[in-house]
Amino acid sequence: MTDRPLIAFAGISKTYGNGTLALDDVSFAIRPGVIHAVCGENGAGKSTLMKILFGLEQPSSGSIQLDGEAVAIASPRVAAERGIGMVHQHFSLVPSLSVAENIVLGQEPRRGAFLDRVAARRRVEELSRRYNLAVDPDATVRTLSVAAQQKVEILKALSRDVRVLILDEPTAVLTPPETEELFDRLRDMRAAGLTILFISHKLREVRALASHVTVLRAGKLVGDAPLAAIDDEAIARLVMGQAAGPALKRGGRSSGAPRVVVTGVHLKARDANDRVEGIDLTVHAGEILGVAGVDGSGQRGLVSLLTGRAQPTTGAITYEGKPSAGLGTAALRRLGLAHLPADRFQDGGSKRMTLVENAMAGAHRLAAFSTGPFLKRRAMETRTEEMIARYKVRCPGPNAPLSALSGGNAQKLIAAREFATEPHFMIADQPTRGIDVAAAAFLHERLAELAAKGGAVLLITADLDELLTLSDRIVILYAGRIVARLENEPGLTPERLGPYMLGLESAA
Ligand SMILES: Nc1ncnc2c1ncn2[C@@H]1O[C@H](COP(=O)(O)OP(=O)(O)OP(=O)(O)O)[C@@H](O)[C@H]1O
Repeated sequence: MTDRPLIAFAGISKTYGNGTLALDDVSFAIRPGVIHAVCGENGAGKSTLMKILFGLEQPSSGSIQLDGEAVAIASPRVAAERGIGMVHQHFSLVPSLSVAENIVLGQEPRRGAFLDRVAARRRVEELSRRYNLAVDPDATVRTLSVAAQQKVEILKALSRDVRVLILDEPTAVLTPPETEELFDRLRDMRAAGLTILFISHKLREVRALASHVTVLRAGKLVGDAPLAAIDDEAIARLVMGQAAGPALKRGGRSSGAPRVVVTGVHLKARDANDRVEGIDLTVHAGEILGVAGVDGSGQRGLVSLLTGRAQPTTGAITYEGKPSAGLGTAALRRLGLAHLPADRFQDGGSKRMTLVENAMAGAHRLAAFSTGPFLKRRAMETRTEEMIARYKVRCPGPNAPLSALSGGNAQKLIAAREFATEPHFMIADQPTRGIDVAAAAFLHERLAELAAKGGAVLLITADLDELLTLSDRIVILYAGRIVARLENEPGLTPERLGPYMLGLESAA
């Protein structure tokens, strides 16, 4: 390891077109051959900084040096030429194409006018071997699990001879064993000489993987230290600007009448990962029922059924005794359903619409916000401003488009909207994925509060700490079936859930 930095950010500031100051005079260095973590709350400026390094955004002032030389990274193409690759939070793969096609897209080996499939496949196999990332080059991306799709994204980035790999919250979509595997691969890459920039909210992961951490808060650099020289509490204080609140007490609520009853439900989905192969479950008033499982074990199908986006092939669902057959999402919402979707941009809100429009979607028919055909615009704005303040949504204002918010802040706004409906039944699907520690704790409190007030909560999460913190009871899905039903007793650990999640044991 040399002391000369590979990358040096010098006085980087970024003001977006709408006036948001996302980065304010940020300077720090990254040494070659290390895993360097960048931490910070939602909206701290992490993604903006990485986009600047990858040529997706231009700094308003300041410069970047690579190997001691100032470089203008005008586009991702320039970044690629300089050996910088990025794995995005939201994947950029084409679902209908094969793994090999996706990886060579844009740099296809050609034979005459055609893609040279043999060469493409060989290239993928060679990369998979070199980095120990096993994928089937001929599989269609649509059929792959999220973890496998991420491998494809990583291989795609690596296929461009990178020296620096940027990973923006790579573990948000992974289960614990998948995270461990990813970490092993990243360690291999570092050992092979790659420099890795790792954005994460999870201090445990930063500690396990990185050797250096940089902390941003509200666009400013507030910490930059080797991990050996700083403890977790100090990092948490830098991230939040204060100490963390008290932890939630787990479970222990007493539940009431059945709110949602799922009986013998099957769903024949096109994607095998979404299939539901016979599920019985009941969510009672006043309880949080946790659903665990490796991604692609039927969770998406179950959520589609419960939210009225799909109808069961066989079996039935009732909401407070009423059969849901034939009812769509809007009708179920009128019965008291709320939904925190895993993909907040696709299912939760519309990126182009303003925060007011997103926050009021579905509520604009309520009397308080309409007088005859006219919407009380001011009342809706005020209501949205209250949500923004209560949920600490970092944004330019209620009339900004949702697209101007960082991922975590968009999720907070959608959550504010869903809790505001005072639901009888809440489906919380990966509710804190990509959300910082303080906001996650806040949403956990809201979910616990909803249950304490008699709401029925179904919590679907890949985060086992979250599952064990919040749930009263837990069911584990594997291949579209429930393979275990457990009380969340104090002795229950993530290790005990693992064998069920992997389909090695069954206790249902
Ligand atoms: N395209 C954009 N236009 C206007 N403002 C933006 C844009 N992208 C981001 N911002 C704003 O810049 C600030 C920094 O956002 P950024 O996405 O860099 O944060 P982050 O630290 O990556 O957050 P998260 O952890 O939630 O992803 C936020 O206040 C955000 O609302």
